[in-house]
Amino acid sequence: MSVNSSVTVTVPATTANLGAGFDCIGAALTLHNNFKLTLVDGETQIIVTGSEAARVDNIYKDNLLYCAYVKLYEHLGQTPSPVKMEIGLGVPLARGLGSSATAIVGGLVGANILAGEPLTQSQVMDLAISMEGHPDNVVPALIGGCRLAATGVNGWEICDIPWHESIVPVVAIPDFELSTKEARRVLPTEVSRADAIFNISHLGLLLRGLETGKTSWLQAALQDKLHQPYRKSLINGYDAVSAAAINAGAYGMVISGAGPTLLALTDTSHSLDVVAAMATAWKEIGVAAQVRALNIDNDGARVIKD
Ligand SMILES: Nc1ncnc2c1ncn2[C@@H]1O[C@H](COP(=O)(O)OP(=O)(O)O)[C@@H](O)[C@H]1O
Ligand SMILES: N[C@@H](CCOP(=O)(O)O)C(=O)O
Repeated sequence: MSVNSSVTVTVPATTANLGAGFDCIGAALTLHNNFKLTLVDGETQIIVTGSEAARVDNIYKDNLLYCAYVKLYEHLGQTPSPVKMEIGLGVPLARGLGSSATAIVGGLVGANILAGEPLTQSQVMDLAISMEGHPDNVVPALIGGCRLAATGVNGWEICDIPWHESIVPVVAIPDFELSTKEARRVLPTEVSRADAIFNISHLGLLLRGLETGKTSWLQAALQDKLHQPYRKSLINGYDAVSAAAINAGAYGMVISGAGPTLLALTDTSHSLDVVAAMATAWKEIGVAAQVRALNIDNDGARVIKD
């Protein structure tokens, strides 16, 4: 495409793991980043807007959106053109809501469109998974909904996980950051057979709980032994916020992605109480947090017409 060609892609935040589904399940949420890519004649430049704009790399070679843009052209064996990248931030950074996945997916999808759509969505997905290193954020960010990813016979198998309409995801986003890299460093490299069995059974329960909305299944399902026991000490107030959410009527609470955002699942009749209780619990120990009831984004990354 020629100079001045442009594309705007909006990409949803994601909540990965959902407790027992470490590194394999995630859901897209109604919170978005917008990325406008315009081919230019001169220098590549990055312009970021939004309340956390100062925290995004504006040296373009370090910026994840630009790295994803370059990755797609390298995959095609082509040299990327200089590009103006305008980033409108709606997803808080390094909070466990998949901000890095939005940049990877935004850069790949935008570049694929500017290159004339040589890659299928499934090829873009493979590139995104290889850049992120795990599939649970980039897959729902790209195609929307709640998705489980597993290695198949020929590449990834992606499974859509039905999400009962009565289940509301509530995210409590604290004002401190936790990088995914740091939160992965605290995890053990080996786990016991008992912990593996615990997670297999609870993930099964979670999938059926999400599909049916059955209270007792969801209450039991939101437990995990593979990552949360090691990460909760990195999140000041984890136990207090969890107790408050459950007392207010949530089925349970988990760490969103690698944290520090905490995710409660509740039903429509309790969602306002759960939002208020999680906000109060964090406030009482001096942590400022934004708490919001969201919906599942079923569309994933999409191109916005100018
Ligand atoms: N919109 C964006 N544009 C460019 N880079 C981004 C953007 N959002 C996030 N990133 C990069 O991803 C990092 C956060 O990634 P990570 O630690 O995995 O947390 P998260 O849970 O938000 O994905 C940021 O520090 C930044 O380097
Ligand atoms: N499965 C990953 C998910 C990381 O999600 P993020 O939103 O924190 O980047 C993990 O738990 O490490």
